[in-house]
Amino acid sequence: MRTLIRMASIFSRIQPHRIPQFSRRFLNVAAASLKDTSQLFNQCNELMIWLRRKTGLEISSVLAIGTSSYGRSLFASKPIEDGDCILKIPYTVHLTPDKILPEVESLIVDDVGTISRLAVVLLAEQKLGKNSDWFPYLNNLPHAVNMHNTIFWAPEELNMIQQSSIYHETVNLKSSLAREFSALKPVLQHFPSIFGDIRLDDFMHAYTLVISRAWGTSNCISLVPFADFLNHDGASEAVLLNDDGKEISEVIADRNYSVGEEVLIRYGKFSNSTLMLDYGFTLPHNINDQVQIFMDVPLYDPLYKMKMELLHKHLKLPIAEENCFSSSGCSFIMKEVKSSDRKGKGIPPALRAFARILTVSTCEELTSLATEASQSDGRLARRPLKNTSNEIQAHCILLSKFEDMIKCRDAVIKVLESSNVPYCGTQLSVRRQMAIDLLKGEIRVLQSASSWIANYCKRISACFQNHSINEPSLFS
Ligand SMILES: C[S@@+](CC[C@H](N)C(=O)[O-])C[C@H]1O[C@@H](n2cnc3c(N)ncnc32)[C@H](O)[C@@H]1O
Repeated sequence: MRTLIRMASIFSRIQPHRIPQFSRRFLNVAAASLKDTSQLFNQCNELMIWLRRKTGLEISSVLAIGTSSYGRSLFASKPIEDGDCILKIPYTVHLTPDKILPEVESLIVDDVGTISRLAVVLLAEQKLGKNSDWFPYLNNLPHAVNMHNTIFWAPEELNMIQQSSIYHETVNLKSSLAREFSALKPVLQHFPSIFGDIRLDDFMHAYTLVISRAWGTSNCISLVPFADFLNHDGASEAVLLNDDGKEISEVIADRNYSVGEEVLIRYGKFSNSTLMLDYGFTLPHNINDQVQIFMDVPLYDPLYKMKMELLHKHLKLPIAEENCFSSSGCSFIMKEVKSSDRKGKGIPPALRAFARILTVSTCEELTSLATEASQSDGRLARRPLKNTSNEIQAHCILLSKFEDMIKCRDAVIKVLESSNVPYCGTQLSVRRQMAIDLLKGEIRVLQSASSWIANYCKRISACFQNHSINEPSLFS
């Protein structure tokens, strides 16, 4: 049986769409110098010979390695048709955390995660250089200077994304990697002949190679040589599949490709912030974009204590909504709202509930909402407030919050777009464009939610004026 396996990050299917300008990503050897070109050709050739020797199979008869603006890439070397199996990689060439040497493994503490364990395997193989059995593969992996994951961004580069939750996620990831490295360092130092002198930077590079190119199932993670030269198209239907019976990973084409065209698959339904953090790139118009909204009850609210207690007890934020409640407030993940969606899908119901609680001004109202919650499914303020002007006011709080967030992001984009950054393609210009893509995506999500809320307020106030406030279909 075939199972879908996903890139190490989070996980996901959407309508196929063809990316225009694919000529930009056609096999691009002309742009590289002759020396680079022949070096690349030799490295790729060695990799293909190595794969054939190690597996005894032809991995793919229709794909060739080349480069595009996305780095190493796979291109159609023969015409491919929708439904063709384009590559088959046996499990025997997967690089997995269980390849860690037993003497090293026995010293690693339990709370070091699988990504870091696979990074340790990578570090040991890298130290072996040409003596590593994986050298032809390792030799093709990108250097840290060519990677743009936000953990590599300098503080002034990170300032470009300070508005977004990814800023804190980056800071948190950096500190958790520093912690994992301090737990690992004594172990690595115990085996100088295996690891040499590994520094935090080396570990961060190895970790990033794993997170940006390993595939994971619920209990395993693996680097899949050759397949990991496939770049990402968020709208592709092609994904990596595992056939546990035959012990191979394979990819089935989701459309026709002509010779020379770059073949893309989908890593997952990832927002730009996930792509930046884990993969080091963004998509200019990412249909999976999202924005984090932070809400709190103001300390001067006379009902602060009661509201916080009720929110803690009743808000019941489902894990799937990726919301989180802390002592100071609550954050919500919001996605783009389709203009045709009458229910405002994309705006978390718990966020609207939070805004309703903010507008309540008496203990009696709060108690009545708590009673209503406990008599239904236990969730607080999920239905529109009976008092229409309070319901409108609750949504105006959200509107003004979204407008502020849009303004702040707009201002940063203006500065970024007007600043002089030397040469397109430099590290700074790539990262600046990533920051712009991220902020524009967040603005798109915020604008979609704002127009839905403005429309909702119009509908309920028109309905109120017509004295038909209890019309159930008006409320989502
Ligand atoms: C699994 S690897 C794919 C092979 C990679 N291009 C290489 O040079 O080895 C994932 C990396 O490829 C690049 N990448 C993949 N899809 C991309 C896209 N749509 N736009 C820009 N970069 C992309 C990013 O650097 C990402 O971290």
